[in-house]
Amino acid sequence: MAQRLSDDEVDSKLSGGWEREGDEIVRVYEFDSYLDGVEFATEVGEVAEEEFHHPEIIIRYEEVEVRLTSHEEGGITEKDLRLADLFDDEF
Ligand SMILES: C[C@H](O)[C@H](O)[C@H]1CNC2=NC(N)=NC(=O)C2=N1
Repeated sequence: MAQRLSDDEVDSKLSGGWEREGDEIVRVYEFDSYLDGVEFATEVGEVAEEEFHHPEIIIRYEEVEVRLTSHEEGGITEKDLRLADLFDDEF
């Protein structure tokens, strides 16, 4: 079971573009079109399902906001950081 990370641990390990907001990590990805964002959100969803660790995804015009936390651990774990990197690989 992944352990909840401290705020300092998260802040030191976060990949570029990601920020910590309380018990979540968040990144806003920007796109040239709405449908490019929709396609990316689908790819994120497929990775999440493969990893069985699911983000909150908000699709807006030309941007997609992705939020991750480990609900069971009540905060941010290595699983969230790993998924963030996997999502970045789809971008
Ligand atoms: C039972 C529990 O819902 C599952 O183990 C998974 C499903 N997807 C999940 N996704 C996220 N982000 N956090 C979880 O704790 C989580 N738990």
